[in-house]
Amino acid sequence: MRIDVVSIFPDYLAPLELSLVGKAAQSGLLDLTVHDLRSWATDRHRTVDDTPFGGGAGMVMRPDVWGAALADVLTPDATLVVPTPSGETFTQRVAEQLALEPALVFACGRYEGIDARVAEHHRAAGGTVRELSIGDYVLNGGEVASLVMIEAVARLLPGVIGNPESLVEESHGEAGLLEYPVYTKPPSWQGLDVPEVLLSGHHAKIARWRRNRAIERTIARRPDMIEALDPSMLDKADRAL
Ligand SMILES: Nc1cc(-c2ccc3ccn(Cc4ccccc4)c3c2)n[nH]1
Repeated sequence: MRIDVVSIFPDYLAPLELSLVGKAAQSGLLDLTVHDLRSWATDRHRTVDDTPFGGGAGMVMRPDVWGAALADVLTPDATLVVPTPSGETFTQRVAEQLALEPALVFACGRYEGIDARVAEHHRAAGGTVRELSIGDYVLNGGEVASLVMIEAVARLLPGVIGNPESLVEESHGEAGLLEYPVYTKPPSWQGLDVPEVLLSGHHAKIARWRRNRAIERTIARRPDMIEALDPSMLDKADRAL
């Protein structure tokens, strides 16, 4: 997969050189390039913004500069991803969709956002645009949102995660449940013991215990994720464990 990121703060994307995404880029699983939007600015001051039509506070990013950048960076097979507070919510399902694409171009806005005609122009040319929000809170720009989405997508690419099995049980995975609590050595720490069932080696009991903890957590913390589930689904016998 090819990922391009365009930003006026390219250094904000430096963390992509680290860890999992960095390794994927080095191993050739990911072809990652970060571009400075100001490279396409035409005036002496390399201006990328201007005052909003219709008035209002703040500045808007110019369509001509973005248009020139995307004309160079976008390819016909690329999906344009525009982080925005007014976007469709980015979820694990959306990450799975994006992970199937051959190429992604992230347009990181700043100020009050990017002139709406930039996305409109790409759609009119037959391109795919995903305007995505990473949550109902306001950031100052699209860079952090792009880091979040690139990590969530890159880890789904074949060969990026060492053990693909760890992609199966995690929160927001197919089970539609939050993850169960995890423990490691020592078996007793600060007077707190690891649940006995996890030391039993009884795989069926452990699987049942984990599923019930996942259901409990999901009901308690994310009732919005629960459709058919309710407390009665908890295995009564498990409550005694
Ligand atoms: N989930 C999420 C995404 C963003 C986001 C993404 C890109 C941009 C570009 C400029 N801003 C600042 C801004 C604040 C409020 C209204 C409009 C623009 C951005 C915020 N915030 N929260």
